[in-house]
Amino acid sequence: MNDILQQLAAILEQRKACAEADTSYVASLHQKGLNKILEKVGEEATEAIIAAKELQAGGSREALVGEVADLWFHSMVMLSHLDIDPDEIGACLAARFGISGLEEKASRGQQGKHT
Ligand SMILES: N=c1c2ncn([C@@H]3O[C@H](COP(=O)(O)OP(=O)(O)OP(=O)(O)O)[C@@H](O)[C@H]3O)c2ncn1[C@@H]1O[C@H](COP(=O)(O)O)[C@@H](O)[C@H]1O
Repeated sequence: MNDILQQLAAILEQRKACAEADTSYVASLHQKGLNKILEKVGEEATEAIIAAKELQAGGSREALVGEVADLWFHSMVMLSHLDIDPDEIGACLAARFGISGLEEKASRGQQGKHT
């Protein structure tokens, strides 16, 4: 999976320098700007939530997989637009790996008590 994400990230970077909004969806998003990209991220997040609820009620797995792919894709366009390498997200997740979310949250509470 990493491989396809890396390949996609490279294409998204190329599209930033490409003026052909008529032939490239990604170039058109970069040209429309951050607000349009954020609108798409929000729209796709909502669609993924709806598809998840529908799957639980007997709907389609494929629909949810497709909506999450749309969400990841538009999130990657957002990162690219803001010059954030997806490897930074990978490094952030790697740094968290193995640290229980519950422990991490409790340690935040402890830090709060000292300040
Ligand atoms: N992975 C994707 C990808 N996933 C989804 N989409 C597009 O995301 C768009 C948004 O989906 P919607 O259902 O919201 O479409 P819509 O209602 O027409 O969108 P709006 O009018 O609301 O903007 C659709 O046009 C999809 O085709 C993608 N478009 C491109 N890619 C990748 O990006 C590469 C570069 O794409 P281009 O820049 O278009 O060449 C492609 O080779 C692909 O690898």
